[in-house]
Amino acid sequence: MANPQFGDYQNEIYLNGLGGVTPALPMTYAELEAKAQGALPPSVLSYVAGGAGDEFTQRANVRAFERWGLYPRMMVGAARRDMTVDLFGHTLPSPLFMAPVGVIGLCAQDGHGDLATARAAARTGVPMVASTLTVDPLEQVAAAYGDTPGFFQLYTPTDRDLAASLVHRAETAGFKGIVVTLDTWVTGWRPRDLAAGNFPQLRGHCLANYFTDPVFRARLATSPEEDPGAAVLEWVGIFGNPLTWDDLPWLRSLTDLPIILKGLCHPEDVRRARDGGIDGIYCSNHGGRQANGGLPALDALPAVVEAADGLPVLFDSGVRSGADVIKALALGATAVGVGRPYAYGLALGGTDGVVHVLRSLLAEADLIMAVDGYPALSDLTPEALVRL
Ligand SMILES: Cc1cc2nc3c(=O)[nH]c(=O)nc-3n(C[C@H](O)[C@H](O)[C@H](O)COP(=O)(O)O)c2cc1C
Ligand SMILES: O=C(O)C(=O)c1ccccc1
Repeated sequence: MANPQFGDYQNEIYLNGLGGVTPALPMTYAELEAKAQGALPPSVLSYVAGGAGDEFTQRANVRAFERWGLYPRMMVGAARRDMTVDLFGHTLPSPLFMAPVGVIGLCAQDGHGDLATARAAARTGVPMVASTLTVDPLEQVAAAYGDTPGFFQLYTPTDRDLAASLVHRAETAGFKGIVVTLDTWVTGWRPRDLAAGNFPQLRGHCLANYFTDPVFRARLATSPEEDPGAAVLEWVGIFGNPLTWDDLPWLRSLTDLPIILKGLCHPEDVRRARDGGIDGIYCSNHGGRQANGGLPALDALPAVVEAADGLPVLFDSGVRSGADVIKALALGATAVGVGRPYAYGLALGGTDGVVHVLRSLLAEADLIMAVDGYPALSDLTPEALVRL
């Protein structure tokens, strides 16, 4: 069909139903999450599903969306909707993206979930932000993106040469931007993982980008293949760099690709990033995994957008439905990310599972734009929302 709309996924599902075929994967987030609990090994599940402290912030991220309602508008001519968005010079079919999920590699049944997710990005046009912590090296992830632009998330190591090497490799592999995550130079207090005494990276998982890196390898007396334990210990020593604003000029000097700072929730931090020549702001509290501080990321979004003063603002934390995507857009996000939802889709159905989750989110968002009368993303403004 020419000019397909994301809502067409609904027709497809009902038509299949006429032929006696119902969706292989859950249609609600609650069921997706519950079924994934049965599919994932307990050690991976606790890492993915868990958060910081008693997970108040994680729940608050989700609940924050329930405090906003969208005004329905009638007779505006919403028969066709346009969800295309320009991001760092790329025209994307929708403002949805996949947030970096470090252990996504382990969520697939074949243990290569980064590649399976990259294939879902290729099939849907929904960009994937690849974590530094992948099972397969970033070059292989980038090669699976097809025509969909991909972004590389950098955990800045304390070794500056290693940071430069990772960024250089990402540029060469064809990534279109570098997302620098600022809120995870130290791991938050995570009771579920603590109870199981389990942290996947310490068991050598998802460290391929380090183990294949010439700068990292040069730091080791023996190769990671010969002595993986020593390589993991070396990783522990260099993983987290407690960056300060004084490091911003150095970060900026690493690449001409767009740099996006992830984990900004305070408007003053946004202004500093902007003044330092950063290209994009990523408002997130890491899905409530890092600090149990209470502030839902959505509640930080409006002031972040104001301080960003026209810079693109990416948002994630707590997005579970197409309605949530619409609300974050109305509060000023340029693009909206999901984390756990696609990890659960992957766990249940591989690439097809991720595609199903993304298409469902987009179909619901598109149909809300149709039913509530907001045919263009530019129609989604704070005035479209009521605080409940
Ligand atoms: C299992 C897991 C691993 C994550 N790993 C990373 C990571 O490597 N880098 C990063 O910047 N964020 C990471 N995040 C945070 C996500 O990018 C995102 O901020 C968060 O998942 C959004 O919240 P949501 O899960 O409620 O959608 C991870 C999240 C999860 C659930
Ligand atoms: O688990 C995470 O959310 C995450 O991003 C991470 C990555 C490496 C070390 C600690 C946490």
